[in-house]
Amino acid sequence: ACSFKCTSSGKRWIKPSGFDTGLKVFNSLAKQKEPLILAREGLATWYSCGPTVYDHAHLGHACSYIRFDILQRILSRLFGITVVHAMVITDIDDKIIKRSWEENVSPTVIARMYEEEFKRDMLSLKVTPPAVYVRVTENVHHIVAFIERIIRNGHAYATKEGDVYFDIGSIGDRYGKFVGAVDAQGEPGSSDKRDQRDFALWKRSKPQEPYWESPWGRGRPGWHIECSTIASHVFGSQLDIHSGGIDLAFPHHENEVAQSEAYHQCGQWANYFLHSGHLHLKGSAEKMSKSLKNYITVKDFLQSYSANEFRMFCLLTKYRSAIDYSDDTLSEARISLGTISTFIHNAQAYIKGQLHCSPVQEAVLWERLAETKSSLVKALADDFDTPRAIGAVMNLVYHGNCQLQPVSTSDGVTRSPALFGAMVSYIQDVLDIFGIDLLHSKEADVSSSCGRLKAVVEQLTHFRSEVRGFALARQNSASAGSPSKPGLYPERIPLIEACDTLRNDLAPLGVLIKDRGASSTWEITEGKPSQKGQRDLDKDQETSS
Ligand SMILES: Nc1ncnc2c1ncn2[C@@H]1O[C@H](COP(=O)(O)OP(=O)(O)OP(=O)(O)O)[C@@H](O)[C@H]1O
Ligand SMILES: [Zn+2]
Repeated sequence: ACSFKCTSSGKRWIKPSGFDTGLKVFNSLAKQKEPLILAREGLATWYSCGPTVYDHAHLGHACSYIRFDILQRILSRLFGITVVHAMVITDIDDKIIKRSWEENVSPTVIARMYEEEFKRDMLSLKVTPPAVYVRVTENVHHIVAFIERIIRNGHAYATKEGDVYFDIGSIGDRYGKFVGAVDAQGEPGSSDKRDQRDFALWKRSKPQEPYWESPWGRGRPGWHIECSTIASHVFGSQLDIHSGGIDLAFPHHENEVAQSEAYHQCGQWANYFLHSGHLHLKGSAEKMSKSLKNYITVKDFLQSYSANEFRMFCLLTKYRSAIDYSDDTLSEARISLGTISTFIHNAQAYIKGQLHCSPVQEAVLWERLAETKSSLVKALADDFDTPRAIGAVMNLVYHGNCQLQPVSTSDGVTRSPALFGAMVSYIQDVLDIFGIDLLHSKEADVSSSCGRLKAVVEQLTHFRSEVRGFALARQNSASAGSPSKPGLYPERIPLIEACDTLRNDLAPLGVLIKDRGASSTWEITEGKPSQKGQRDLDKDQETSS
C-alpha cells in the first residue's frame, strides 16, 4: 500500500490486498460498491462509533445498531467470517456536561446511568454486544500520547491558550475523502487556528468543567480523536471495517481518517466505511434525534411492539436507505412476521398429521427451496440486500401456503412431511441469522417466566377437544337431528357453542386455537392475533360437513 508520504493517492481509495470474501459492499471511501477484501482470511476487524451517553436511546440509535448487527450476523453466520467488533462509549462531551449541570449530578453519574440503559436497551433488542465496549474516560492517557505523536509527525499544533488543533494544511489534498473539497468553514474555536478547517484534538477546560492533566495544561479530548485512538489501541494501524450513521461521515469520520493516517503514517487506515441511513418520523425531513426532541425511546416502543417486529422493520429496507417510521410501516413488518409464523405453525401441524391436505407437488417445492437458498445468498452478498432476501423467503412461504390446502379427510393421500420439515428448518435458520427468534419471542418469555403456562394451555385445549369431539358426534338416524345442523345431537349443540366461545375469548389473550375438522391445534401469538385463519377454517368445515 501507498505510504502516507505518497501524496499521489490523495483522496483515492486504495483496494486492499488480502482475503476476498466474495461479497460486495458500498464503501463510502470509494463512493461505490467494491469487493470486500479482508486483511486476514476469515476475520473482520470492525470498529463502530458508539453513543454519547447523556439521554435515553431512541429508535434512531436502535435502527443504526440493529442494522449493523444484522450485517455482522450475515458475515459471521452465513459467510463464516469471524467479526471482532469494538465500540466506543462517549462518556465525556459538552452535552453530558450540560446535562449534569441541569440535573445537578456529576457528569460521571449521568454517563454511567445512560450507558447502562443503552446496554440494556441493546440487549432487549437482541443486538449482539461488541467484543469490547471502551469508555473514553478510561483512555485519556492513550489519547494524550496519540496527540503527542501526531504533533511530532508534524500534523498538529498547540495554541498558547492550551488547545491542540489538527493541521489540515499539512496533509495536502488528502482531506475530503468522503465529501471531496472542503471549504473553509470549520468548527468555531480559537482565533489562533492556522486554517478555519482545523479541528480540535484537545480542548482546554473552562471553569467548572471536568479536566485531565496534559502537556498543554488541563483539558479534555476533542470528539474525533477518541475514536482514532481507541480503534488504533484495539486494532493497531489497520482496520477492515468502520461503521456509523451517515451523519457521522463528515466531519467525524473525515477527521478520524486524517488523524489516524497522520499518526500511523499510512496511506489508508480503515479500508471500508459503511454508513447507515437515518430513521425519520414519517413525513419529517429531520432524523429522529435527542437534540430535536422528536424521538421515541426504545423502552416506550417495546410497550407496543416486539424486538422481532422492529428487526423485521429494519430488514425490509436496505441498511443504507433512510427509513420512515410510522404505524403503517411497523404493521407491514408485523404482518410479514405473522405470515411466516402462521406458515411455520401450519406446516408443523401438517407434519404431525393434525392438518390434512390434498397431495403436494413435491418436486416443485424442493426446487423452490433450493432457488430460495441461492437467491438469498446472492442478495446478501450484494451489499447486504436484506429486502431482497426477505422477499425470497416470503415467496417461499407463499408457495408453501398454496400447497397446504386443507381437506376434511386425507385417507390414502400421499404426504410430504420431510419437505415441509426442510422448509420450516430453513426459514427458522434464516430468521435466526437475522436475529429474529420466533421460539423465544415475548410470549415465549412469558411462558417460561410463568413456567407452567404452556402445560396449562395444553391441558385446557385437550379437554376442549374431547368435549368438542363428543358434541360433534353424528346421530345414526337422520330424522332426529336439529334442522339447522343435520345429524348432530341437538342437546349437544350448546357444547359446540361453548367451545367456540372459549376459542374466541382466548384469542385476544394470545392463545390462538384453530379447529381443523374434529381435531384442534393451538399456538401462542405475538401482538394482536388475527381471526382470519380460523374464519377460513370454519368456512372449510361448513362446506365439508
Ligand atoms: N435518527 C437516526 N437514525 C439512524 N441513526 C441514528 C439516528 N440518530 C442517531 N443515529 C446514529 O446513532 C449513533 C449514535 O449516535 P449519538 O449518540 O452520537 O447520537 P446523536 O447523533 O448525538 O443523537 P441525537 O442526534 O439524537 O443527539 C450514530 O451512529 C448515529 O449516526
Ligand atoms: Zn467515531
